[in-house]
Amino acid sequence: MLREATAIAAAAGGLVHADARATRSLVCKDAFWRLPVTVCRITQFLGEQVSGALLERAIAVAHGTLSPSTIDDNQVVPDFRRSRSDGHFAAPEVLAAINEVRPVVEHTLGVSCQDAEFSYSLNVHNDGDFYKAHQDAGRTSFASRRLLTFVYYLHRTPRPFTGGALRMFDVFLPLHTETSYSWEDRTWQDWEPEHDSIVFFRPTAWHEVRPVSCPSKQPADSRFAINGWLCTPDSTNQ
Ligand SMILES: O=C(O)CCC(=O)C(=O)O
Ligand SMILES: [Fe+2]
Repeated sequence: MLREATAIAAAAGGLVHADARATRSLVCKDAFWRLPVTVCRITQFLGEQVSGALLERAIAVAHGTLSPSTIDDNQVVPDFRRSRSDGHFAAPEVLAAINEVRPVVEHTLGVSCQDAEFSYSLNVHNDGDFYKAHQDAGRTSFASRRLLTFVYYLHRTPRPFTGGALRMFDVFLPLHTETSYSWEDRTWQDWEPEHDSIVFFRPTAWHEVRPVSCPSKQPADSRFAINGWLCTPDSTNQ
């Protein structure tokens, strides 16, 4: 369960159940707590010239060999994630700009990334590609080192694809612990993958990439994202 969710459950649940002991709870059994997840989004992040040059580099890479994107322990699971990636793409200008805004982003999201290290790749979505709902933090030892997620978007203008929104799911919790619920009951907010914009969020947040429709199917017309994390240093390397 999400860390935020647990905290909210403790606060909300505590209130409701304390009340319920004294009198009968007035809060309906089917009441749900829905809390939008904080996303820090910056548009026109690097400016026309720098983002344009970066896009040209990304397009050149997309014309070459990219690997199928993986999940967790480097598995390719095309029903869950369909896109292609380059783990060696260098984007020092993005990292330097992120470092400039880091203090305010960390403050806004309530995380501390002192001594954290960057880990990132270039991810390319073309026609029919998607990434189903997931958290970035979690199951593998590497994923559990992630403190902050960032995604920087690039595409040609006018945008040569439709879809591909970043869908951020609200924290979603029944106020009564015994209430059952299903994934379909969740609500969300969609964020456009606008050229030269960047988003930051906590790796515990549930999110997905909506399916992309790119009629030309040309590599240059893809949805490009430089996607990565600030991670706690790997203690096994020291
Ligand atoms: O491209 C995006 O908008 C998000 C990608 C993502 O969630 C990931 O690579 O973990
Ligand atoms: Fe993700």
